[in-house]
Amino acid sequence: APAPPPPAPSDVISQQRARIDDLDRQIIDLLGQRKEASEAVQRARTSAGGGRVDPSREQVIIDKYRARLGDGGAQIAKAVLEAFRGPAS
Ligand SMILES: O=C(O)C(=O)C[C@]1(C(=O)O)C=C[C@@H](O)C=C1
Repeated sequence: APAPPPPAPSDVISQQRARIDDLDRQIIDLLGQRKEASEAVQRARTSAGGGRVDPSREQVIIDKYRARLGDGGAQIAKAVLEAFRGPAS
């Protein structure tokens, strides 16, 4: 049987954009949850006399993102960590 015709580019674009919108909604929700957890750890550590930042923990996280997503993943991890870090203390 002949191969079915490929989908029209305009259909690919609208379908994949709908998928991207759904994924972004989930990512934003997960980042909100991650922010809460990160702030709770930072509060606990600073209230116990520690600092805001734990460089060795950050490196483990950055390496995980890089293993799955390459250098772009490492950039994302660094951006997330910096964005959710509280003010320097
Ligand atoms: O795991 C910690 O110790 C945290 O404070 C959380 C977190 C993070 O957002 O993942 C934030 C700041 C630290 O530098 C390391 C990691």
